[in-house]
Amino acid sequence: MSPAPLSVSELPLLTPDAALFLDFDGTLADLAPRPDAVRVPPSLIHTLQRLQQALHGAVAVVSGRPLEQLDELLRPLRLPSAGVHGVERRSADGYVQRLAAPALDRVIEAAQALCARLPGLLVERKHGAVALHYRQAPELRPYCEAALRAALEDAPGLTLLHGKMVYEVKPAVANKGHAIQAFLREPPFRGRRALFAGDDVTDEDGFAAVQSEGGTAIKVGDGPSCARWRLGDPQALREWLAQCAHALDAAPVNGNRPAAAPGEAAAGTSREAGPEAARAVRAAALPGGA
Ligand SMILES: O=P(O)(O)OC[C@H]1O[C@H](O[C@H]2O[C@H](CO)[C@@H](O)[C@H](O)[C@H]2O)[C@H](O)[C@@H](O)[C@@H]1O
Repeated sequence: MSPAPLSVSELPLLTPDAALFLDFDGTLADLAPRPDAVRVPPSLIHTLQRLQQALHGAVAVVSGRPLEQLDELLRPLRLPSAGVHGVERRSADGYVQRLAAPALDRVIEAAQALCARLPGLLVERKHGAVALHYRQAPELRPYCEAALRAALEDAPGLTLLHGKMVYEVKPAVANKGHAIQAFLREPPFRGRRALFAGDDVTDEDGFAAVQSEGGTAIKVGDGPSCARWRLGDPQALREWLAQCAHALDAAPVNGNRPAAAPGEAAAGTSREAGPEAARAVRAAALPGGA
């Protein structure tokens, strides 16, 4: 299923019992010509801080980037995060788990050799993975794919991902779905209703994981997806997150109270809380989205 994008005001708001999982590039942040050219609007940091508080810490980033890059980009925030598509994961208590890095020498050699021969490519080395970017030279895509596929012959346990203008080699066992499921087994995420927003094919495992547990998946931007909800672009997602933060701030604090059933009166909303809080309670219809 590949639904049409909703406007920001059509998407129900987060409920106080949500566990929020967010992809980074192309979802929270606009795509940029190079990985190091990405800019994070200061208002986004503020929104994420408010959401973290309102959701009792249940906000995590789930990204292909390494943890240290995410921390730098979101400074001073240091959120629970999964990096390198789940190869590394920092829980809410700060504990970091990393899968043992597989042998990537052949892959690195192949990527660097291609890069030296064909200007415009960029190799990104991470713990347990290698990315070969071709955004500056889209016509080189087939060369990137062929070189990495050849390097992956007889390399069981490694897999090739095709992301946005990038091929990435990573351990097959790591994916964003597993990372989200691991968070959901731990406090403060455990027992909450999962929502994951992402933009890329690498986010599809995460979408499937949250939807299989009755949660909500939001695809940001174009392209086929198993996510049942869609927003047009990262700006729309940032606006929606800001509206959620505002409504959750305004809603009466009542711990992890269950959301009202669809159609139920807006219990827990007050006159002071206003229509946004009422929309937050209506969001009980959101998880699963059927
Ligand atoms: O899972 P994500 O948070 O979406 O990370 C996926 C990859 O994102 C980065 O590359 C992408 O964003 C760059 C900056 O906008 C862009 O130049 C590039 O073309 C995109 O593929 C990052 O560099 C990778 O390490 C991530 O795996």
